[in-house]
Amino acid sequence: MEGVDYLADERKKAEFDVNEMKIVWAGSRHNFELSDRISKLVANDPGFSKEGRTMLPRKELFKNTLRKATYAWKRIIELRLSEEEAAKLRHFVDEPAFTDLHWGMFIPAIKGQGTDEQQKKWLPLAYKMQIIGCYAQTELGHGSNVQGLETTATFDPQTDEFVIHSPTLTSSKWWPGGLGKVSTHAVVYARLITNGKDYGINGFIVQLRSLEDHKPLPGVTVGDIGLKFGNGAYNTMDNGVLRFDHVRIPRDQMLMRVSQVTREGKYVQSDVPRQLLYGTMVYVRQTIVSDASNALSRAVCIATRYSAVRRQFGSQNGGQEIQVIDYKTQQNRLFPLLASAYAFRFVGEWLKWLYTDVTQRLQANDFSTLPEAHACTAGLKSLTTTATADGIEECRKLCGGHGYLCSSGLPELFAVYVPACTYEGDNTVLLLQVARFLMKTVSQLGSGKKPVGTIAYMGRIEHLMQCRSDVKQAKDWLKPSAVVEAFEARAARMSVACAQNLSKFDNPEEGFAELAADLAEAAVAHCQLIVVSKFIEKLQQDIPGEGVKQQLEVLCGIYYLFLLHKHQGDFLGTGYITSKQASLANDQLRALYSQLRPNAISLVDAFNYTDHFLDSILGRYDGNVYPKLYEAAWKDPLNQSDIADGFHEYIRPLLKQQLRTARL
Ligand SMILES: CCCCC/C=C\C/C=C\C/C=C\C/C=C\CCCC(=O)SCCNC(=O)CCNC(=O)[C@H](O)C(C)(C)COP(=O)(O)OP(=O)(O)OC[C@H]1O[C@@H](n2cnc3c(N)ncnc32)[C@H](O)[C@@H]1OP(=O)(O)O
Ligand SMILES: Cc1cc2nc3c(=O)[nH]c(=O)nc-3n(C[C@H](O)[C@H](O)[C@H](O)COP(=O)(O)OP(=O)(O)OC[C@H]3O[C@@H](n4cnc5c(N)ncnc54)[C@H](O)[C@@H]3O)c2cc1C
Repeated sequence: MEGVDYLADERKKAEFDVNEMKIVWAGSRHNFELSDRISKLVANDPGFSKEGRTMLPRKELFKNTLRKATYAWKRIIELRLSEEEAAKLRHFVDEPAFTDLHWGMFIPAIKGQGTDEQQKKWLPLAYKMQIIGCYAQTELGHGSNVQGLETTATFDPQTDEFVIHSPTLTSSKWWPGGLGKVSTHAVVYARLITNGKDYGINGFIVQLRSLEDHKPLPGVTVGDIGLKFGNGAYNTMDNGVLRFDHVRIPRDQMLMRVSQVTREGKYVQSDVPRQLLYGTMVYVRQTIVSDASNALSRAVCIATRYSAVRRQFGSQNGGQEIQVIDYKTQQNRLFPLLASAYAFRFVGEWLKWLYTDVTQRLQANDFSTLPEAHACTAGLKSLTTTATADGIEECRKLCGGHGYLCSSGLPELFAVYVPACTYEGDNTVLLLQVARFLMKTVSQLGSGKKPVGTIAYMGRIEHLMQCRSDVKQAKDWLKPSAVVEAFEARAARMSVACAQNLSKFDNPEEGFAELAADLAEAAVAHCQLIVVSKFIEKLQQDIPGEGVKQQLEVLCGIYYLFLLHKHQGDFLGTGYITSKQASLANDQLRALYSQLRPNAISLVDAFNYTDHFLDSILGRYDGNVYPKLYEAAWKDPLNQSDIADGFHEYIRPLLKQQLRTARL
């Protein structure tokens, strides 16, 4: 690190071992060493420079992304990186690209829905990138309603082929990343029709472009859908449009793990549930939850460092002004986001475990935990991406005016991140899936079926419906049992209230539609309970390192007490706490802010981000903000000359005219 460290005093205040916290954040010593090594490798390679990225026009921006993505691949081969190292390298290159969908969805779709034979044929080609694939599900007319997709795949027994066709304008595939300009192949979701009968949605591997000259194959119309939100940002991705005019593919390119079509055209359903067709979405939702803490921690790191550098008001006797991080209002906006970043980290780790467990069970034909896995991935994807997108925007505001500059890194981070609230399932639609799961669970209470896993608390419904908080003083809110019971009682009571209201409707679907807003709130309460519980469970583990566990306890307290404060209405309305107890929670929250304050900078240092990855002048490790902001301004193309292009054409005549007017 060159020069003076303007945050050195802040770093000296830390009351815990930052290096040990880095390992907790990374998940293990192995993960830490891997991330540390690969992030530095990327940061020190000029081929991955981010310089001037937000200033490039779309075509150049896109070409630059292609260069970076292929350069990354070259380095992966040269350095003989493992799959794990390669994924880290792509992460730290930090530029959305077709490779995300190739590795993140195309390959997982073939792995999850292809037969052994299909995997053997397609995966080696995909692993070597001899074919490049995307995930073509969403259409112009339907995204959320997967069963409403219109593309058809009609079996032709004469030729043993499927005919893929886009019968309407709204059936055009619309949005798939990597489709517009790069992919040679796609997993296309289409309605399977054989012997005149529609068997619903299935996946098909379809070649789109020639492997010789990259031209679209006959019957394929494909292109980019146009500029998206933000400068630079997600415009590095070629989200695409795709239409088929009776394109023929061999029968064995239907992904046949879930169901098959025989040579004679007979549809055969395996004994695996149809929902496995949605398996790639479950997988990606889980990775999105893990990724939320990356994006949020990045924004929080920038806002925290800058809040310690920035001073406003309060100078006494000519001394320095107050660091804005010392304002309680700043802490009340910033520290819960710092705590959320840690909370999402741990819930992401847990969800990864859950996903691995479900996958192993599925392989052994045990499908019993699939509904819970769907509810958890859907709900936590919704909760964490909503909080992260809102959190990044809050971090931008926490940086005042300078947060609005692209050189703060925050506008681009927000623009790249915010579609996570929509892709892989609109966040409201996903909450309603959780609500369905909750209503089903409530309706089965008393049937003898014991709720397990994240829904086990419903098994104690009688107690949870009538218990009251026994908090008497502020510090009682630090007792894990008091907190867990509060979140359980709130979630259970909100679900039961919805179920009671639903039972007043003759038609349950009508009731569900009418009560959707309440149901979504009940789902949020359930998902927040999961995050809080997993944070508390994490703290029950043995965590080495001086002061590390204590800091995590402070963060955990801030996370749940902030939620309790924000959703006070739920906790009071369901009658679990009194207004006095709510006020005690708030007192405890303020006390925790004070405990966190001296550790704030070190807690964001524990993310171990390089300046290259953060790409933010406000978030620089050394805090040397002002000279670097000043320097960066002069690099703007507008400052290449004193006289702007267009001056002579437009401004000069205007000034002349004003002179003449003034003379009149
Ligand atoms: C740059 C940052 C990257 C960060 C990420 C990092 C790494 C990620 C790696 C790779 C990703 C790369 C880049 C990421 C960028 C962009 C990728 C975006 C890709 C996409 O954007 S790709 C399209 C995704 N598009 C959707 O996301 C559509 C949402 N829409 C649906 O998902 C369904 O359409 C639904 C569920 C709304 C309704 O569906 P429906 O009408 O058919 O079902 P219904 O409600 O009737 O439910 C019938 C029974 O199925 C059960 N059920 C439903 N879903 C299930 C599931 N998944 N698993 C197990 N069970 C499931 C129910 O629980 C019920 O069960 P029961 O009968 O027991 O009640
Ligand atoms: C950047 C980006 C990348 C993407 N990448 C891919 C990709 O690679 N492959 C792919 O196939 N797709 C991709 N998508 C598409 C994405 O998955 C869909 O946009 C997403 O699933 C939402 O569907 P929709 O656009 O149809 O939204 P809609 O469902 O039309 O949502 C519009 C509004 O209606 C509401 N709504 C819809 N249904 C209900 C309901 N039942 N109850 C209550 N409210 C409802 C929603 O909450 C929302 O407010 C991508 C999208 C984006 C933005």
